[in-house]
Amino acid sequence: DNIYSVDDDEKSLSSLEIIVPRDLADGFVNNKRESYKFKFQKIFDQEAKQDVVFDSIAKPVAECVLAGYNGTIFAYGQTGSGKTFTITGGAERYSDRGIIPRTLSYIFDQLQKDSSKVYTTHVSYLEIYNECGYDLLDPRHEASRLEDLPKVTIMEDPDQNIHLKNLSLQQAANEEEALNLLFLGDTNRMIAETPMNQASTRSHCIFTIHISSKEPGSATIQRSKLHLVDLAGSERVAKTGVGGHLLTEAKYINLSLHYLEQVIIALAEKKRSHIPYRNSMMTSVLRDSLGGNCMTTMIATLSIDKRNIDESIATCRFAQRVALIKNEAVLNEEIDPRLMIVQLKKEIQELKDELALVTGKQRTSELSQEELLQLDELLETFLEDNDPDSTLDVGADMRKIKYCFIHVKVFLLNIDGSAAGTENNLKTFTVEKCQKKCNTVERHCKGVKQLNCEEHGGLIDK
Ligand SMILES: Nc1ncnc2c1ncn2[C@@H]1O[C@H](COP(=O)(O)OP(=O)(O)OP(=O)(O)O)[C@@H](O)[C@H]1O
Repeated sequence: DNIYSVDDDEKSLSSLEIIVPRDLADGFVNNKRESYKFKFQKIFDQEAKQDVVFDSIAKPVAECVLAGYNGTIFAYGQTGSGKTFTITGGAERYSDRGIIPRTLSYIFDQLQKDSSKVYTTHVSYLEIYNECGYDLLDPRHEASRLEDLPKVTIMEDPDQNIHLKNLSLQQAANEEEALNLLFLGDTNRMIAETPMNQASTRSHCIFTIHISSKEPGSATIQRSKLHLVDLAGSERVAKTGVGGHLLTEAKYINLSLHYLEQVIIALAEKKRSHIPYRNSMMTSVLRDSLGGNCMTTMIATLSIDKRNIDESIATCRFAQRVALIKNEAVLNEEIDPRLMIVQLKKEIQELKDELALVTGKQRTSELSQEELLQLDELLETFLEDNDPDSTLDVGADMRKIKYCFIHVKVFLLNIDGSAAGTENNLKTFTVEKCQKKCNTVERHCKGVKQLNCEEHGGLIDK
């Protein structure tokens, strides 16, 4: 009470006012100020429910990811302010499910509805603790300590793309499989947590959903990824009042969050050409999410209590700086080299055929067994098709055209005249005799007009 107020106007940006109590103002950030006002796209007050948070924050990002863009949602705030609750959820009630399970459910639901594309989905779960990366989805491990998990390292290719060595990408065909992987990761996260190493507080966790999609027959693949990030608590070392091992941790956390802040500051200054991404593992991994090819949403979590006023103001300030960054998200499309080769080979063949036909230079080589088989199949389909408008397309290769003519002729000759009218022959041909009794037998497709016997000019009945 009397510490903050929210002005949540539907039409414009919502604003949050943090009021510094008089007894705290002395020696505070700026002892002349009594209140601090911040504007945000949306403010969720204490009563906000997880489904509302999902609908306003995660759903729009998930939709972009489904459309082929990269997305990131990261939660930043002091320890205990609700980052994990927002990103992963609370364990007590089903309705407390956080952004990750709801997003998985939404994404798989959408994928199931769309039959126009073939989708493949993978997930990865990375924990960064004291500047070391750990794979939380390692299925083999029986870790009792974080250090038992496979270590993930960063590699950079010549194009400055970041690759994470040792981070497993696990395929998830449906929501259930993806949730099981989330559960495995969260279990590993918890097992590795000791009193000295409260992983949830002291480490950064990045759950990533990788989606690739392709239209059947197309060589173009769309790839997108969605990072859901639970950052370490942002409190200051002086406040935590710790020493020894915990101090080392706190320094690391502070250092990596400090580097995150430096990256954010550098990005907000338009003139800066160098952005210090490489200073920490977390900023390297989130490089694309910060000032790159990504739709990024930041959630600032506050625990507005008298003791936490300075932390809350620091978090809001940080969020305002992040809001200044402009990212440029592009559609991530690439060509599948295998499919491209198949398509190009086909195109080359067609062009060769056409060229041979136009220049009159026919190939003399024999048709291969494979080509003959293909032609036989085409012929069979063509001959069995009752549609008079059906066509037989073998391309502009005279060898193939000749082969087809020969086979159609053989097929016709094989039809026994006496068998005319049998169900089988009627399927495609009608066989009639010349009226002048010259024994000429004409065979013609059903639906063709009356024909003349070539030799006698006699009518051939239909
Ligand atoms: N909106 C909420 N409704 C109900 N309980 C909440 C809410 N937000 C947080 N909590 C509870 O508050 C406690 C601390 O939240 P949480 O663990 O999410 O904080 P955190 O910011 O992730 O902290 P840390 O930095 O230590 O990881 C948890 O017990 C959580 O269940």
